[in-house]
Amino acid sequence: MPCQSYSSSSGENLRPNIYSVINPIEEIMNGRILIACATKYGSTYKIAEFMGDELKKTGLSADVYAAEDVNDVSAYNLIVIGSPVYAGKWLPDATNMVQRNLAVLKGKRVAFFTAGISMKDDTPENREKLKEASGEAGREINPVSEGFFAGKITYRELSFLHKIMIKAVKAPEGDFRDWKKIREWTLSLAEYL
Ligand SMILES: Cc1cc2nc3c(=O)[nH]c(=O)nc-3n(C[C@H](O)[C@H](O)[C@H](O)COP(=O)(O)O)c2cc1C
Repeated sequence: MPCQSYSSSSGENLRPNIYSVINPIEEIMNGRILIACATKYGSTYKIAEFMGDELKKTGLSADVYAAEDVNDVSAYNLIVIGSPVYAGKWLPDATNMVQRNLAVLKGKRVAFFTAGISMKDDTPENREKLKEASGEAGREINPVSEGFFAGKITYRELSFLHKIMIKAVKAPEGDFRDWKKIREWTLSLAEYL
């Protein structure tokens, strides 16, 4: 977990200054947001980083971590968990993060987001399929909000096996991430703080 320290450029410790007093008050008033994200090729993690930046622009406190590194969510008021979908399922890094933190997550507000190439066509059917992708995690948590976003596929980046799988289902190549849609959903999360 990140730790803010207050020291001068010369390295000496400073007494708590006005920033160190205001910052915790802001966090209590605004709430702290954690974005925990799984990824295989990085495109969903980029979505998580974008969300963190957008929230910070509005003055909120947002930390972005790889889902596999998240072991303690107790300090956060809202936890956003994201994963791309692979063969209809969230990545294990995301579902394992939920299981590992389940007891605490159940007492928190939690939002999910899922990225998949199928969301290139934003239809109720495609949303429903991605909604199923979180599996047991989704059934255990009952998220306050769920975002479904189109993802990105670059054939030359894929592993040999993934290339075969993707070509077999004729999935389109390209970057279909819709940053406007992602921003809108991200900013809507403020109402859950
Ligand atoms: C092997 C493989 C299987 C995939 N399966 C699905 C799927 O079932 N549904 C879907 O909508 N997208 C699927 N995708 C697309 C990914 O979800 C999409 O490319 C995502 O943006 C990848 O995220 P990442 O870069 O964070 O790993 C699949 C991609 C690969 C390579």
